[in-house]
Amino acid sequence: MLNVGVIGCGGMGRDHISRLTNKIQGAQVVAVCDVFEESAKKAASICNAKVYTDEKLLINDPDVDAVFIVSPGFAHVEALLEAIQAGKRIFCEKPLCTTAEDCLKVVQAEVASGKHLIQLGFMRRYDVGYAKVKEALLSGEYGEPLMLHCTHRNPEVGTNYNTPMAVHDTAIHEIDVLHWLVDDEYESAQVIMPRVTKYSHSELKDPQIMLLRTKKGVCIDVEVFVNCKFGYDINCEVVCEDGAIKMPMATVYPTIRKNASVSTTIDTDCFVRFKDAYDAEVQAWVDDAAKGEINGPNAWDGYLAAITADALVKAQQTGAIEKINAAVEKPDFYNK
Ligand SMILES: NC(=O)C1=CN([C@@H]2O[C@H](COP(=O)(O)OP(=O)(O)OC[C@H]3O[C@@H](n4cnc5c(N)ncnc54)[C@H](O)[C@@H]3O)[C@@H](O)[C@H]2O)C=CC1
Ligand SMILES: O=C1[C@@H](O)[C@H](O)[C@@H](O)[C@H](O)[C@H]1O
Repeated sequence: MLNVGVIGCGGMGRDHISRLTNKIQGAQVVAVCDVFEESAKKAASICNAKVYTDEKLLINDPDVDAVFIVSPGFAHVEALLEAIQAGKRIFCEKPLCTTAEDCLKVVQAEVASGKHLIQLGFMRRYDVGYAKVKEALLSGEYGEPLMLHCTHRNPEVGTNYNTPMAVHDTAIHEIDVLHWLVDDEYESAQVIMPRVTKYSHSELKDPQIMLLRTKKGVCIDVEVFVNCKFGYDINCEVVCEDGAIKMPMATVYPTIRKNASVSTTIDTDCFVRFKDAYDAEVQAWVDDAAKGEINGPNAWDGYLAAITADALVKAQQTGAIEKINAAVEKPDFYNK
């Protein structure tokens, strides 16, 4: 049994605690931590675990075999470095860190430890819809991918959500999954700012159109619209030389005809849209731990996503096409 300590007991933290407690085989939550004791106590009631308000104490608790980091992105770097030093296995929610510089520190610390410790919560790689698109691309039947048209729409976000978060909190999912899908690397990034919705505020430009070009010349557009109001709407279409592949939804809803209209359901949040993907990524992490392996998205994937995110955040300010370059070569450690 893998004894897990969870850091961060907000919406996603509680979702993962319920999953680890009620669905996942081979793991149990033995400790939870939140800077707000009340939040930690509320989460502990789901799983009957020890309560901490200091993440360092949880990480170094000898009863904790593995650390699950679900604090906000800006807080990940400290927890990651502490957990690597303690030699604990780690599942870290996206983003690895909010800057490429911090991601590199984490990569270098993991390499120096000599052990693969980190799996990153890029759960879209485990989603049935993206998997079907990848399968179609790998079949070779449709030729090479040329263009991708994607949307990442959320019904609404909190008032503390700002313009850069559209990249490192939201589009970070597309940044990871799309280059994985077409098996390519990013070369440049640009952001176009349309008219701002009346539902936004002074610190958030919403919506945004993010443009990415890969090294092989694939052009990708991602509409990020986090106050779209109508639902949680994730779409992806890959246009290839001999056909176009549109991602199916994980849940198929019926089409209803009533009162002279036709309608179908759209999910309203990621917890429903990606629930099977979250279950699959966490079960894989637990199964790999039993074999002493890490096979999911790793810290290097987190670093690659972060250099792309940094270029997009710069492009939000400059409006120019920004180059994407890694500061270091991929360490051999991540080829194993
Ligand atoms: N994969 C996915 O689709 C999703 C991933 N996430 C990720 O999960 C993480 C958490 O997101 P939410 O739960 O939505 O945020 P949240 O703000 O609801 O919760 C974060 C919690 O962490 C606590 N916290 C902050 N710093 C801490 C520290 N140093 N030690 C212990 N607790 C600390 C806060 O008090 C809060 O209770 C983020 O990295 C976010 O990007 C969130 C939603 C979906
Ligand atoms: O990761 C997530 C949130 O943190 C983020 O805020 C949302 O925009 C994403 O849709 C969701 O998947």
